[in-house]
Amino acid sequence: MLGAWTPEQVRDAEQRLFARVPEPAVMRRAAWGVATETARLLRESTGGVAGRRVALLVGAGNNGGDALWAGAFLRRRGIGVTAVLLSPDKAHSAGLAGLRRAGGRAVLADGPNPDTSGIGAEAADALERADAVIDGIVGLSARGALRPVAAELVHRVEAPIVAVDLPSGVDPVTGAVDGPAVSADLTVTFGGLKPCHVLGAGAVRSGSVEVVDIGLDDELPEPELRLLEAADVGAGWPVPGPDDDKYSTGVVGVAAGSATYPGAAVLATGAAVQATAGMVRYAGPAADAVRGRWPETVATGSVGDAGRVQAWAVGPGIGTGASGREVLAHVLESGRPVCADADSITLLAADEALWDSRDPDAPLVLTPHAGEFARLVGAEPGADRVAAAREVAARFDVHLLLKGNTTVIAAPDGRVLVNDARHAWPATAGSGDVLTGLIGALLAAGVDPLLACGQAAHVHSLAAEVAAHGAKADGSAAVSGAPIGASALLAAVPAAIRTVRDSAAELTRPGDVVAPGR
Ligand SMILES: NC(=O)C1=CN([C@@H]2O[C@H](COP(=O)(O)OP(=O)(O)OC[C@H]3O[C@@H](n4cnc5c(N)ncnc54)[C@H](OP(=O)(O)O)[C@@H]3O)[C@@H](O)[C@H]2O)[C@@H](O)CC1
Ligand SMILES: Nc1ncnc2c1ncn2[C@@H]1O[C@H](COP(=O)(O)OP(=O)(O)O)[C@@H](O)[C@H]1O
Ligand SMILES: [K+]
Repeated sequence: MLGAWTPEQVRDAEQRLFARVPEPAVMRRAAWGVATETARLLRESTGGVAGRRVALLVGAGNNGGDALWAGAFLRRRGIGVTAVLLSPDKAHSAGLAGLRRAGGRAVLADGPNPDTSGIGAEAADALERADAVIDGIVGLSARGALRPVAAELVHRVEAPIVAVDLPSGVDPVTGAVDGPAVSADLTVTFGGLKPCHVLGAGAVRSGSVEVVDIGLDDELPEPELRLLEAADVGAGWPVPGPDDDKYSTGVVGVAAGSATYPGAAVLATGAAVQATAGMVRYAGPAADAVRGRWPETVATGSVGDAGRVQAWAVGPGIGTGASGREVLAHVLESGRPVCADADSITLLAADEALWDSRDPDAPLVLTPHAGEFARLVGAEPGADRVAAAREVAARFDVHLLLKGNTTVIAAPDGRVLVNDARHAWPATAGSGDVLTGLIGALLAAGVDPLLACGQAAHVHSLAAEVAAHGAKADGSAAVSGAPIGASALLAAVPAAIRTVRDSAAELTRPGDVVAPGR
């Protein structure tokens, strides 16, 4: 499991670290990491290191200091280094002296012979000739988008960009971008991930992220956010063991679909069938359609006739009228863990009395997209999606899974898991129904609700990726994806589960297969 720490947590940890290791030594360690990664990128993109040119974009603080020291180290490897100073009066003095001692040069962003945009000729030339650019404009102290001169410089860059700590212009805490910002090919960060590396636009703008060890590990507290890696998801995925039967691995009830929307029932039920080994009971007006597509399902016309289940997945396509309300109330009263999606959320938003049906001891997972979230609480999640999800999870005592390119999952006790898809293939109608079925099945198998949501979100986005990439017409592996529908996503769920279980197996013993029941 990976963690991500807020700037505040990192600063506090740094202060503790500085009691043991002098600050300049820590900075040089960070800068060494930036230089090493930049040299690697140069070798990959140009075939060599010595004789190449690197431009540094240097802002007013320690982020610029890191860039300047990285420039000094690169200079010693025979690279031509020019620092473009945005705030010459505030540029990190030791870093600047270090760069100059190493034979690097510094020019002003708005120096002599400016062009019509106010950029000095030397700065413009340095950017034009650079084989790579290091972004040291701003780091943990960033507020808002890039300012105009910085934005103009970044706009001109054509070479690959290495961001120091985080891409400048991105909000470090929320990952939001509200104006010009750097889009990095590579981000080199220190001690641990920051929220902006895994949330929304920030995750996209970070490119690939390398974490450099600067000795901070022992000083960091519990992370603000956690991310499940493939191996975590695979290790926790329920599979049957020798003593299991169809009941012991969990029976999930699916209350979804209607005469108008039978597809929602087929998709949610199919996801449940493929997620775990136990039994799936379907209850609702689309029983014939469900039986036709998933004959292993035990299907009935109403939740009252469904029989015993260990968890419910409810909502997609049930409608927001009286019958949908009745279904939801029945499920909430059952005392079983519930994953409530789609129309369930609309019903809960409109009718306070429905909450009274809920058994307070049974976990309730809500899986809104931004629109359903707004229906529930009266406002869209806004830029700080983590804070929004956390607040609502605590307020309603639910596990809240906020959908989107980055999925944010908040437990009522404040823990947050993030799933950063790094692609958008699941953005297709009906894919949410698949997610509901996956979560319901994991809840029925007894998986902790926060983990169930995290595991389901991971497998869901991986399945979409597997389906989108498929194979080319000649059968060879495809690098580019093609749009998919939710049925294709659903069909790829077993492949995604196998993939994450293999990741777990590789960690336990190379070449081994994770044994059933573990
Ligand atoms: N402590 C350490 O030893 C270590 C720290 N480390 C490094 O230090 C970095 C944090 O450094 P930091 O705190 O000095 O501030 P930093 O992020 O460089 O910002 C500087 C100034 O920029 C300005 N500014 C704000 N927003 C802006 C915007 N949108 N566009 C343009 N400018 C903007 C604002 O100044 P203003 O102009 O508003 O006065 C702000 O004060 C951290 O990310 C890591 O790289 C590593 O070396 C590990 C060891
Ligand atoms: N741009 C995107 N990138 C990645 N995943 C996305 C994106 N948009 C939506 N998703 C995911 O696709 C699913 C869509 O669910 P939902 O909005 O309920 O759709 P539907 O109701 O049509 O099934 C969610 O799991 C969501 O996180
Ligand atoms: K930066």
